Amino acid sequence: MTPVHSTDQPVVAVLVAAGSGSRLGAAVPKALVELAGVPLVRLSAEALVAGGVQQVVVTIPGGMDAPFEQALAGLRAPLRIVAGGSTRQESVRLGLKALNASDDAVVLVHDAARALVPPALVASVVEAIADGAAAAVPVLPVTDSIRQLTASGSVVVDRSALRAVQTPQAARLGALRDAHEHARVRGLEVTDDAAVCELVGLDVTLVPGHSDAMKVTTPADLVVATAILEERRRP
Ligand SMILES: Nc1ccn([C@@H]2O[C@H](COP(=O)(O)OP(=O)(O)OP(=O)(O)O)[C@@H](O)[C@H]2O)c(=O)n1
Ligand SMILES: C[C@](O)(CO)[C@H](O)COP(=O)(O)O
Repeated sequence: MTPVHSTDQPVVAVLVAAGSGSRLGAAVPKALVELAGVPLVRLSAEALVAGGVQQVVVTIPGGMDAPFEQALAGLRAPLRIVAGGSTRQESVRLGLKALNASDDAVVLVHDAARALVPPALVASVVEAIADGAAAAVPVLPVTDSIRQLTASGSVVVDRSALRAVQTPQAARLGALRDAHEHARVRGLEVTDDAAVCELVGLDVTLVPGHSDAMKVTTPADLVVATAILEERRRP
C-alpha cells in the first residue's frame, strides 16, 4: 500500500505497548488483546506504516518478547522490540533511545491502545511537523458537560475551550529525546508527549483528531472498537 502522505523527512515511530491494561482486565497484556482476531499492537503498527512511518520501535512488557514478535511478524517496515518502563513516559523515553535515525527525523509516539487510528491521521501529524510545527497532536472537542472540583464543591467549565488529546503525537527526534531527558533528570511526570515538549518550551500545534483513534481502556471500549473494525471490513 502506498503511504497516504509524501515528505522528504525520514519518519519513524515509537509504539508504546508496555502497559498491562489493568482497567481492561484481560488475561494478557492489553496490546495483545485481539479485535476481530488481530492483536491491538498489530493493528496500530499497520496503521502507522500505512500512514508513512518507515521504522517502528515497540515497547513491550518485560519477558513478553515471543508473543509480541509473533503478533508483529512480517510488518512491512523495519521493527525493533524493546522492554518498556514502569510508566508510559518512561516507555517512550526508552523507545526513543532505541530508534536508529537522525535528529531531524520526524518521530511519532503512538499508543498501541489506539489501534484503529486512521492512516490519514498519522499522515496529518507528520505533515504538521514537515510544515514547521515543533510538536503536533490530534485533538477532539469534548462532548460531555464538564465540572471542576473545588474546595467547596464544583463549578461548571466552558467545554468549548477544551480538547481531548489523542495519539500519534509528533516532533523532531532530537528535540523529543532532549525533552524526555529533561523531564527524567528533573523528575517531572506528565501524561503525554506534548506536555513533555512544553516542559522545554516547544510550541504544540493541534490537528483535528478522529473518533476511530479512541483509546481502548475498558471492556466497553473493546466492544465499540470491534464494531468499528467490523464496519470497516464490511464489503
Ligand atoms: N508502563 C507503560 C504504561 C503504558 N504504556 C502504553 O501506553 C499506552 C497508553 O496507556 P493505557 O492505555 O493507559 O494502558 P495501560 O497503562 O496498560 O492501562 P491501565 O492504566 O488500565 O493499566 C498503551 O498503549 C500502553 O501499552 C507503556 O508502554 N508503558
Ligand atoms: C497519551 C494519551 O493517550 C493522550 O490522551 C494519554 O495521556 C494516555 O494516558 P494514560 O494515563 O496512559 O491512559
